[in-house]
Amino acid sequence: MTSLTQLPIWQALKQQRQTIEQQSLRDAFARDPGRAERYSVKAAGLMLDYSKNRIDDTTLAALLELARDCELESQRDAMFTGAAINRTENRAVLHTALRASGNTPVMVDGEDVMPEVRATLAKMKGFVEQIHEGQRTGYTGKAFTDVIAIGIGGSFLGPKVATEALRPYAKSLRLHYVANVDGTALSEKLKKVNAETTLVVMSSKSFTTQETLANTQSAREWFLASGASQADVAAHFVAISSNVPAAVEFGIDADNVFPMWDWVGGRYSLWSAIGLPIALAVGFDHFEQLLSGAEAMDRHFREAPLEQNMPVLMGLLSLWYSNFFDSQSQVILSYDHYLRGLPAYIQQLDMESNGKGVALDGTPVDYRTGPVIWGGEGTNGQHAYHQLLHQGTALIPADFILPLQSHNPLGRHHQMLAANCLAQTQALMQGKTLEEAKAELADRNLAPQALEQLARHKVMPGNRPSNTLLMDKLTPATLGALIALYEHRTFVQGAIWQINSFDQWGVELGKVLGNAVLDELEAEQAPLAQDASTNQLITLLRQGKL
Ligand SMILES: O=P(O)(O)OC[C@H]1O[C@H](O)[C@H](O)[C@@H](O)[C@@H]1O
Repeated sequence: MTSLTQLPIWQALKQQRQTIEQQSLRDAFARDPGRAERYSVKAAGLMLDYSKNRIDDTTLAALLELARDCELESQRDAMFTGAAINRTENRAVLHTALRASGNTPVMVDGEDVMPEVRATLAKMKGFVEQIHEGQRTGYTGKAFTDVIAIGIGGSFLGPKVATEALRPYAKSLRLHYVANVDGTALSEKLKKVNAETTLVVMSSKSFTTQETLANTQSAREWFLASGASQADVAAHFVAISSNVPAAVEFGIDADNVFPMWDWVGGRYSLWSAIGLPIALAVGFDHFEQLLSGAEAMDRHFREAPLEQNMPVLMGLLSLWYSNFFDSQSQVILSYDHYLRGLPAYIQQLDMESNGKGVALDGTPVDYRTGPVIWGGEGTNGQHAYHQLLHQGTALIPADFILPLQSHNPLGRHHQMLAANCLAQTQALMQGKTLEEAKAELADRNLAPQALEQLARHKVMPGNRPSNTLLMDKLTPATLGALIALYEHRTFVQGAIWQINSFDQWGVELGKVLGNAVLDELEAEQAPLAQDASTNQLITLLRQGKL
């Protein structure tokens, strides 16, 4: 394929940016009463209002043409049908198979993966029900009260964020997630639980991750130190891994190992057995609803025409700002306390997927790829970083996420939350002109020069784009749809940028160097072989004081 930036449509989009630059969103709304309705789409229980974006019909048509020129549709179909689109690892990318109901086979290397998917779901269901019904107990016969879920990266954030988000559906088990190798993380959780009634779920696709192995090892030592015997480990420790032999060798009972597969990427894995802690937290029925919400979004992504395809539109809009407005970051703002972890989840999903600098053929790209994703919880952020969104020099497109109904309808709280959310999108869009700022100061009796000067500080440029994503209520199904939406948005961008969104080689060097440094830190007298700065820091750590 021609380099992306050489495509005629890419050049046309550059022109388009010049045209859009001359237009204000305020005027666009004033001119066109149908804008909000025309630039809105519904799918899988979600509604996206993308009318507060710097686009017009010509821009949209051009972006969609770019998607077609980049063969987005056939790339999408290749993913769903099990082609090895993760080319650097020669793997299929089939998180969508994990939530596929129905009987359509999904073939990988000539074999239908669906029977294994269904068998694993059935095993999870049986396990979760036995725990909830007290048929499976701790080694002294007491029912489990707590779960320590150990994992990191993709084997951590998805389950943690979903468990937090689905808190209204929680059963009685208390979930405690541990990721960091910092001993404080595990120690603080262990202080809260009793070994007799604690289940440890260890999640590691590779079963080689340093942090997860160390935390599980220490959890096992704590368990044994509490008076349990080696034989009791089987009742309290389960693992999820694509490396079943390594889990067994580590000492997990073979019956307690739940499989996953190399065609599930870590950051796309909450739908697999990696989601076991979610099912333990909220029940298997709710876990199934999470899967079906995601499946509904999959169907939409696969079947809806590109012009009405929510992940496609969101992916294109995000790309529009990255590539044609030189925007370097995007913000995700959850106006729902239960969804406060979502920005971190999307950060991992998107930045590990699209933080790539070479195209599939190995040549360096000459365009911006994945933006910095960050965000937080509304309204909290309004009293902090929103200042920069409104008046800073950077263009930061924002996604506002808001359920129409609260799980906790407390007085006027939800109306206030929602009003703030809507008002932020409005303020970003319309801004405040110098004239308006001056008018506000009119009764202050300021000298003209002082008035002008102060007013300039109050001017807000406006034209700052945002999406608003609504759902009736945050349920397992809408959460599933929302996460799948962002997965596919990430896919759309990676497909257009011609990068591999499914590997993560960039994380490897740090691991290798980390092992070398660890060896030197622990070998107290050995000569140091690192660079001078690192040697100095190692020396200080060996001393343990400055
Ligand atoms: O599940 P694991 O094999 O333990 O991997 C855990 C995580 O660590 C890695 O370094 C990757 O960057 C992540 O993509 C992965 O999810």
